[in-house]
Amino acid sequence: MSKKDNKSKKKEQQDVVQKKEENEDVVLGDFTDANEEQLNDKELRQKYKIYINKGTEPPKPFTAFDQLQSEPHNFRDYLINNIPYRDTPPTPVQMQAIPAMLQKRDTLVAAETGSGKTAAYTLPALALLHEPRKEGFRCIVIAPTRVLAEQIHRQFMLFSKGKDWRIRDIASGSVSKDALASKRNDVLIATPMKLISVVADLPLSHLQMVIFDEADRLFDMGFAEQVDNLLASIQERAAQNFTKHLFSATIPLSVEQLADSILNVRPLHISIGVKNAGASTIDQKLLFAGDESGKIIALKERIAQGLKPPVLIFVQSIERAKQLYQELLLDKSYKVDYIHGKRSDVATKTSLRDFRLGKTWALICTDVMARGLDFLGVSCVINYDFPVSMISYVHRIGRTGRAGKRGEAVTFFTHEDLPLLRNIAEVMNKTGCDVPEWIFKRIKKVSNKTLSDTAVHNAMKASQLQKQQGTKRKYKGGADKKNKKIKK
Ligand SMILES: Nc1ncnc2c1ncn2[C@@H]1O[C@H](COP(=O)(O)OP(=O)(O)OP(=O)(O)O)[C@@H](O)[C@H]1O
Repeated sequence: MSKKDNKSKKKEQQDVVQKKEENEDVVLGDFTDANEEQLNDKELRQKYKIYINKGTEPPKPFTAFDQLQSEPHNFRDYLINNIPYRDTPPTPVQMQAIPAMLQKRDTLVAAETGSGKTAAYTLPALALLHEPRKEGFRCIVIAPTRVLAEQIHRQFMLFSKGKDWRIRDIASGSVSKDALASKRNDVLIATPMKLISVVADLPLSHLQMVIFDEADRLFDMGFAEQVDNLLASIQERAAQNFTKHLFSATIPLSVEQLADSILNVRPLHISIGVKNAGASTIDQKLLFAGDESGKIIALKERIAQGLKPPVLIFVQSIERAKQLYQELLLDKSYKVDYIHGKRSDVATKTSLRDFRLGKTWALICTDVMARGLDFLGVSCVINYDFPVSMISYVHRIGRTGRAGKRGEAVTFFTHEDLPLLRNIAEVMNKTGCDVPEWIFKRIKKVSNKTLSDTAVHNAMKASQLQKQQGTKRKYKGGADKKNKKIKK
C-alpha cells in the first residue's frame, strides 16, 4: 500500500471516529481495515460480524489474547501462556463470548464450524474457577458423543497445563465412583447418559456453570427429555445458582426458544456472521451421481483425479459404512478405515489416531463424527450419502475449512435426493458458493410436486417444540426456583 493510500485510509478512520463523537446514531461504516484501537464496542462488532440477538449491555469484545491479562479480565499468566495461538488474534466468537462468560451471565452462542468455540468457553471457565480447589465439581460440560467429550477434555488439559486441576472425562467410563465423589475435583465432562447415571453421587455444592457443547443436538428430540431431567437433578444438588452456556454452529429457532426458558441470568444471545450456514472457508460443490451405482464410480473417479488426503467420507448408516469400506478395500492402494457410534472404544481410538497421523488417508464415517471433531488439515469432506437435514450438512462439511484454513466439500446426489436438495442449495447460496442453474431448475420442478424439505423440516420442528412444551418441564431455571422459594 502506498504512503498516499495509507494516509487516506487513516483520514477515513479519523472521520468515522469524529462522526461517531458528533452523533451517537451514525450509521456505522465499513471497518474491515480499521485500526482496532480506535474502534468502540459497536464498531468492533460490526467489523467482526458479531451480533447480539438478545440481552443488554454486552461487554466490549477483546482483540488480542494479551488483553485478557489486564483489568477487568485478569487472566493468570499460565493460562495465557498455555494458549498455543496466543500471538494470533482471537476469533470473533472468542472476542465476544469470552468476556460475556466472564461477566457470569447465561449465554447462547452460535458461530460457524471450526471457529474456535471450544476455547471460547474453556478459557473463561478456567479463568472463573481461578485455581484448583477441594470444593467438588464447579464446572460441568455436556457433549453429545464420547469422542467429542474426549476432545474437550484434551482442550481443558492443554489450557490447564502446569496447574494441578482435576478435569474428569466420564464419557468413556474410566473414572471410579470414589474418585467422582471426592471434593478434589474441578471440571466434569460427560455425555447426557453418563451424567444421568452418576449425577446423584456428584459433589456439586459449589457448581458455578454448566456448558452445553453442540447445544442444539443436546436439546433436540433425541436428548431433550434427558437434558431436562439432568438440569433438574443438577439444580437439586447445587447449593447456589449456576450459569448456563449453550454453544453450537447451528441454533435453529426451536432451540433458541427453548434456550429462552432456560437462560435467565442476564442472558446474552450472540451469533457470528450468517446464522446456520457453512463456514466461509469451505468451497462447497454438488455432484450429480445419477443413481446409487453412480456414486462409487464418481468416488473412484475423484480418487483417480488425485484427491488430496486426509479425506472424510460421510455415509448414512453403520451398514453403509461397512459396505463402502469393503468396496474400497478391494483396491489395495486405498488406505481407508471406517468409524461409527457402535465401534468399541479401542477401535475408535485407533482409527482416530491413525487418521490424525496420516496412516489412513480416508475415513468413512456416520453422522456420529459430524459434530465438533477437530482434525486439522482435512482437505475434503465427501457426502457420499446425502445428509438428512441442513443441520447435518453444515456440521459434516464443517470438518474441513477449520481455523481459517480452506477446505472442499463435495456432496453426491442422485434422483432420489432431489426433494432434499433445496436446503443444501440454500446453505450454499448463503455462503456465496455457486449452485448451477440447472440444479435450481430441477429442484423447482421436484418441489412443485412434493412438499418442500424446508416445509417438512419446519413442520417437524414445530411438532417437536409442541411436544417439548406439552410435556411438563422438570427444569424451570434459576429464576423460577427463586420465585418458588419466595412463594413458600
Ligand atoms: N484464535 C485462534 N487462532 C488460531 N487457531 C485457533 C484459534 N482458536 C481456535 N483455534 C483452532 O481452531 C480449531 C477449531 O476450533 P474448535 O474445534 O474449537 O472449533 P468449533 O468452533 O468448536 O467447531 P465445531 O462447530 O465444528 O465444533 C482448533 O484446532 C483450534 O485449536
